[in-house]
Order: sequence, then C-alpha cells, then structure tokens
Amino acid sequence: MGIFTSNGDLWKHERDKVIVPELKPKKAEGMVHLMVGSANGMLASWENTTDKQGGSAEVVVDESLRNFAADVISKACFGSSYSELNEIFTNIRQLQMALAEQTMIFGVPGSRYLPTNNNIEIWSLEASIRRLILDMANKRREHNAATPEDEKHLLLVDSILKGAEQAGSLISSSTTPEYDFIVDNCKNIFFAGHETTATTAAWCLMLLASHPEWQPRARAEVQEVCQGKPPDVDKLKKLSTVTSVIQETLRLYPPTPFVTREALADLKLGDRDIPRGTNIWVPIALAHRNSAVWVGSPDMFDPGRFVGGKIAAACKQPHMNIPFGVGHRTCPGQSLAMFELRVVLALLLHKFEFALSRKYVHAPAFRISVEPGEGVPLILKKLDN
Ligand code: HEM
Repeated sequence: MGIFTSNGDLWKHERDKVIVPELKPKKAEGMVHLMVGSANGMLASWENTTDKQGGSAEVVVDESLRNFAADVISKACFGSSYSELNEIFTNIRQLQMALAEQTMIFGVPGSRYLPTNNNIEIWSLEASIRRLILDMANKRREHNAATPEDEKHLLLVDSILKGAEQAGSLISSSTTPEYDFIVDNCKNIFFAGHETTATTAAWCLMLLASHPEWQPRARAEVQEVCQGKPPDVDKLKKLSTVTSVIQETLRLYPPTPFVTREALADLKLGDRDIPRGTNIWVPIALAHRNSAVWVGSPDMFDPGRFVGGKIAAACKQPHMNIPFGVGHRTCPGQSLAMFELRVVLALLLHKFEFALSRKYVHAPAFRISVEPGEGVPLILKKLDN
C-alpha cells in the first residue's frame, strides 16, 4: 500500500498530501546542514584510517556511503540518528539482498506464497521491519505529544502518521489499514531515501577514480566556490562541474535501471498497438546509452556533456535522460539526492585525492538498484590543505 506500489486515489493522497510536500526543493535546502554533519563524520573516519597509515590507505567506500545516506534520511525525515534506526536499515538491506536472490520462479503466479527458504527469509525480515517501524512510529507519537506546540519540528514521518489517519476509505479494504499505510510508506522512504543515493555516490567515486583527469577540475571548482569553508546551499548551487560529474554518473549507472507503467487504455506507441492493461517497461539504462540519440560515444564517461546545462547539445532527445524517472511519478526525492551527492563530493575532493584499487572488479549487480557488485575499493590519499 506504500507510494511505490499504490495507484489511483491512494497514490495521489500519498504523493500529493504526504510525501511530496516534505521533499520539495526548499525543504531539501533546509536539510543541507544535516548532510554536511553526516558527511563530515564519514570523512573523519576515512581521515583517521589514512592518518594511521601515513596519509594514504585503501578504503572500501560502499558501506560508509550507505551509512552516511541512511544517517541523512534518519535525521532529516525521521528525527533520529542512523544508530537509533540501525536495525531497520540492516533488515531492509537484508531484505533487498533476499529479494535480489529470487530465482526464475519469481513472477510465476502464487510463487511468493510457497514456503521456500528464500520466501521464509523474506517473510521473517518483513515481520521484523514491520515491528521496528511501528515501534519507531509509537515513539515519534509519544515525542510529539510531549513537545509543546511552538517547539514542534514536524518531519516526513509526521506527515506519514497524519496521512494514515486521513486516508479513511482509501485504505479501508486492509485489515490493519493505518498500520499498513505507516509501515509501507516508511519502508519505501527508508529504502528509496538512502540506497539509490549511496549507490550513485559509489559509482561517482569509481568513475572519478578511474578518470582522474576530472578530479583536479572538480576540486578547483570546490576550492574556488567554498574557499575552505563547509558547503552551504548557495555554494552547492554554484558547483556546476561537480553537478555534471553526478549527472554523467547517473546517465551511465542509473541506480533504477527501468520504470514500469500500465496502459490504462488501448494506445499506440510509435507503430505498435498497446492493448489496455499491458505492463510497459521503460529501460532507463538503455535509453541513456542509445547511440542513436547521444552525441559522441555514449559508453564513455564525459561529464563535459552536461557542463553548463548543455544537455540539448549532447542528446538529440533530451527527454531520454531520465535517471529520476518521468511524468507524474517522477522521483520526489531528487533535490534531496542531488544536494547530498554534491555535499559528499565537495567535502571529499577537498580532503582527498583518490585512485581505484587494483582489487576493484567491475561487476554491476541488480539488487533492486544497480550497484557495484563487488564494492568500490579506493586508495585515498590525504591532501595538505
Ligand atoms: C540518486 C538518487 C535517486 C535516484 C536515481 C532515484 C530514482 C527514482 C526513480 C527512477 C523513480 C521512479 C520514477 C518513475 O516511476 O517515473 C523514483 C521514485 C521515487 N523516489 Fe527516488 N531516486 C533517488 C533518490 C530518492 C530519495 C533521496 C528519495 C526520498 C527521500 C526518493 C523517493 C522516491 C519516491 C517516494 C518515489 C516514488 C514516487 C511515486 O511513485 O510517485 N528517491 N526514484
């Protein structure tokens, strides 16, 4: 029943009344100081590691990036730190891995009800996540009840709690309507809010490490704009080279490689007749590398395509660049994600230069999002600032 899978009036309620108002660009701007705090924590631990090894060390960055993105979502949307919600994230990650392991029978009607080992693991994780989320929601309600009205700082989680109360007949078909609404929407935000961003950051660092010529260009921009100070909203908006590096990463490795739609009426797509009820898969990753529309070599990493917002010159059909999806269901978290990614890159480029370790194995893996399958080990070298 969460926003990801709902349709019609329920989806409209979740999207327009509950989720989107809390993720608008202005709200995301208000979260930048939290992002800087969380990123500084991650970088301090990398700095500690490099200091202990004489200024340079190998670090596998994926897990730290996931913890960083989880910390941001925990604080910005749920009013807790990552350490308080750690168990939820750990369970969600395990659920993601278990779902990614589903075999060929996935999609066969009824197969998800069979007591296979994989299904049993999935059911157990889902039950545990449900319990943890309802527990968190209760604590949040108690916290709000004990906080004077003029001191309340309402967050996305509060919007979900209120949205559950207001959903009324939209969810009455469920046996535990309010609980299902809360659990499913929180679960969607916990997952969507950190996994995709962390994966993009990991791909970004992999690409910058294997195309080191872009590091001094991006670093020079960070130094000019930030002047050694922590990035804020105005500074982040000026980081056009850094932004282009992120856009090019999202083009080459969109963490969500496809989106799906259902034809609500008979329609014609190009010269094909699509009957009502057909599931249509939009292959984002393929569109991003289609040599018929992308100028130059679409398989090559070239952030120059995006520098100065020149996308129209780089792609003959700019609507083919859709890392955040398209149309009414486009990603509502994109401002938050773009700020987060710019914060990580700005702080990291200021502190370190980095190269890809020889241990890196290029193995993109589809685990709900497409992530570096064997992780991204980097050789971090601390810079003298
Ligand atoms: C780099 C990071 C991210 C990428 C690449 C990404 C990508 C996407 C894509 C492709 C969709 C499907 C859109 C469609 O069907 O047209 C989507 C949906 C969604 N995303 Fe993101 N996302 C990111 C970060 C986030 C963050 C940080 C949040 C929340 C904090 C978020 C929340 C959502 C939600 C709630 C939806 C469902 C929207 C709906 O169905 O109406 N995403 N995202």
